[in-house]
Amino acid sequence: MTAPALELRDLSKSFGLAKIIQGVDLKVAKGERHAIIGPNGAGKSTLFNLITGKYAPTSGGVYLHGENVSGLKPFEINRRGLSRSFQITNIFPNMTVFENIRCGLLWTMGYKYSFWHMISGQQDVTEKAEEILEQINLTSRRDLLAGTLAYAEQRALEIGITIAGGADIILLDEPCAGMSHSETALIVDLIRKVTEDKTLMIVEHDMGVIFDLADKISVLVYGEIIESDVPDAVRASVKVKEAYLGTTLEDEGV
Ligand SMILES: Nc1ncnc2c1ncn2[C@@H]1O[C@H](COP(=O)(O)OP(=O)(O)OP(=O)(O)O)[C@@H](O)[C@H]1O
Repeated sequence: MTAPALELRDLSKSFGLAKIIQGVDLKVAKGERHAIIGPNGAGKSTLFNLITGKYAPTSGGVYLHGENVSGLKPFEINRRGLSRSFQITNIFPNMTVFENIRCGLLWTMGYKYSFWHMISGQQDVTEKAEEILEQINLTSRRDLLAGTLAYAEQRALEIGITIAGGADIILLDEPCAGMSHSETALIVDLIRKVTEDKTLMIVEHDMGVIFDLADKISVLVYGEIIESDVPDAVRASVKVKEAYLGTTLEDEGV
């Protein structure tokens, strides 16, 4: 049987006496789009930081394609095929849109191949960068400084940088935060397109986005997953309704 793309086994994280993540077990199959939802302070960002290696677990493990990556540094986990975006836009504002993507590509290729191979492969890098620009609908913005883009375009660029290295597991942290309805719709289409054939884990407060995009949803409350299922089952779950303290998912517009 194929190992899950991403697996968390009895994962826990404490800060001092505060147990923030408490024994999380989760399997995300290859090609699945998996969302993590939960009230503010539930531990979603902490969970992301454990998966990406920013934090070491207090106990338990993180597995990529069956390989234990717990305790590895973020760049080592990145090279094993996991890439993340951040809640706060994380681009190089004084470089052009094209250069931002190219940097994302070179970062990965520069470590995978020798320097000379990298130089001779420049044409490949340029072509790949153009392809990504097309995917994220920023071809017309190619030579603008990234810092001059509209907010939603900057978020799209960040998604481009996140996928540029060719990672097959993508983590997106609130990619639609601060966006209008129409901008959100565009970004959701974009996410769907760029994560085809990849495994996606997404944290997002916009329930419309989650229920539209996710194959499966896990609900995190006080550091524990109280439900992990397909969207319809999560929508109907009494436990989930209770966790949202009376604000049912219908109230959230789902
Ligand atoms: N480095 C840290 N040291 C101590 N406590 C922390 C640390 N990071 C997070 N916490 C605490 O862990 C809890 C969970 O925080 P986290 O940011 O993971 O929640 P979240 O679900 O992402 O919240 P939000 O939806 O508001 O972004 C909070 O009570 C927070 O104060």
